[in-house]
Amino acid sequence: MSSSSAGRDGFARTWPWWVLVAAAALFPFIAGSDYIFFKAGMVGIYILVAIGFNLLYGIGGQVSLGHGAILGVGAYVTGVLMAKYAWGFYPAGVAAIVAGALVGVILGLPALRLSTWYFALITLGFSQVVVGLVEHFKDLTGGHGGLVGIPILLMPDQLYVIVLICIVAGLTLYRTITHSRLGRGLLAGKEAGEAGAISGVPAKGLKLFAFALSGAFAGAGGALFAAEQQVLTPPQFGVELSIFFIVVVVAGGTGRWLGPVIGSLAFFALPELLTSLEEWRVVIYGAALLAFMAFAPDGIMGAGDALIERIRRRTRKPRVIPPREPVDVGKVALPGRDDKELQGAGLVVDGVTIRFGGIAALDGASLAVRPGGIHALVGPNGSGKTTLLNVITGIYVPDEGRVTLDARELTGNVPWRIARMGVSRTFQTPRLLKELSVRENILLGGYPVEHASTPEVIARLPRARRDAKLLRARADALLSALGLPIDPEAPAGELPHGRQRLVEIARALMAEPGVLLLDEPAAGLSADELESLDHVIRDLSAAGLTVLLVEHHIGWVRSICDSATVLDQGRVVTDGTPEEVFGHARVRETYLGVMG
Ligand SMILES: Nc1ncnc2c1ncn2[C@@H]1O[C@H](COP(=O)(O)OP(=O)(O)OP(=O)(O)O)[C@@H](O)[C@H]1O
Repeated sequence: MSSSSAGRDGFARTWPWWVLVAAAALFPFIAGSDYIFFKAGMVGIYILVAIGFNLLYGIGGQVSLGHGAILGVGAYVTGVLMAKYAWGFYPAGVAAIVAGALVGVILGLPALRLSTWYFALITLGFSQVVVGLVEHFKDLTGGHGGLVGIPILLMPDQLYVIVLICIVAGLTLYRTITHSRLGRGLLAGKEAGEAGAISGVPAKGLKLFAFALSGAFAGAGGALFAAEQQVLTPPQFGVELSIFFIVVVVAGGTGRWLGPVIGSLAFFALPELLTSLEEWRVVIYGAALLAFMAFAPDGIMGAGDALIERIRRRTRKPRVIPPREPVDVGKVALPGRDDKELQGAGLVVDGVTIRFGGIAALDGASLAVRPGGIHALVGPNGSGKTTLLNVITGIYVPDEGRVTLDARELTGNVPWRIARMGVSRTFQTPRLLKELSVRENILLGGYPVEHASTPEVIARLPRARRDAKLLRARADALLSALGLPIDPEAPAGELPHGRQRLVEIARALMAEPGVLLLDEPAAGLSADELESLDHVIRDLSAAGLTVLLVEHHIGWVRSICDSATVLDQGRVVTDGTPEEVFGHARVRETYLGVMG
């Protein structure tokens, strides 16, 4: 969703595109001929499938070369049911949608294990399999000769209206998803490395959901295709069609709400206008794909929006956000916490060893952080500090040793489960979804505490809307509590580095964690940002949050921590109170000069 943030995709900014799309949608009614309705219906069907594909590719980052084949599955399911079993169009359409979703999930299973491009190859193979199956079961499908006898139940203008309704429903669904935890979670998996997992996002389940949904879109497109064409042959659903969906999504603007509509209109209009180019279609697609990826990665909409933005910037005054009075962040972040919870066992790392290629990055490392304590983890570069955070959060599985939080074993769980067990963290380099707004980035951290189920979110039922409202208020309150002038609507990537760090902390606090792991939070902060950070950590600790702090800024960390551990080459050199640790002869001699 390079830009599905409310700001960029909102009506206020995209209205010129909507005018264009509305004019295109109305054109067949003005022209009034069956031929135009038929052609426009076909464009609409491709738009519908491309909207689903945009969800999978633009938001989820999955490259599928099998969507043309899923459309084929939907078309054949509808065609066979109508021609051979005398089903009506609507029940056959529902069957096609279900079949598309199922095939989508089956197609998606290898994506859970394979890298993007290996997976793309598998989907290519899938296209061939579908064609092979259609030819094999020729009694049912008509094989190479084609499936005929699909009854004409709807006239081109009626079908066109149905297609338009489906597109509006598809765009609404796309919008709902991208502005919910589902869209944020999908995008995090695509763009922010482990940030989604450590925010409690179950990436695999979400990927399958995206495959199912985009498969359902393709199935629906297939049903409409069968009703429009009435004759189905395998070559209609070859790889060329799948490539078409990639091209139109990239050309329109990957991850943009209207991207597939604009891209499909452009690519359908072009060969229609220049009929002599018809046989060059594949070449045109390939060249266009390369050209867009190289020179206009945000597609036609991205280029148009950039132009509009340049004009706007000349006239617009920047939004000024006044600095806020800092408030007690602990009260905002952990409103329900009381002293009883401070009686837990805190965070315990016990004898953790992990080797990479035979070299131990951690060698029997242990530490304990009391509940509500601020513990510093220091040591020279490469001593294993970040590796230890990765072990605690489940990104790495240790060869030996275990980690517990309040006596509950964390080791052996996957990162998103560990996040849900109360572990939150930030990264050495902030991992934010740069084109999403600051608010949406913070909301990502609220993923585990939303109560509404996926169907409730999709249907925007009251519980989902209530959740969204509460979390939005919490995100704004957390941002405000940081005391810095940060605009919640601003794209996170436009913030200075130091502020991105604080936004990441706000994200980490959304789910009311039990322990917060901070990886070099003071690096690159200005004096006022460091002051904010200092007050944030002290407030959180006072409210009962356990904090583990990896830091090179020894002067500051010494003043804020109440216990510390020094690591060197994966081993603990010493631990204890700050006075003991930073007064330790070896630490003073060997490290303070380096680190201080
Ligand atoms: N995935 C990995 N594969 C191979 N080696 C790794 C991996 N992760 C960490 N290491 C190695 O483990 C050692 C410890 O690295 P780590 O990043 O934990 O150090 P650090 O103390 O956090 O350093 P810095 O202060 O520079 O961030 C390094 O030698 C690093 O190269």
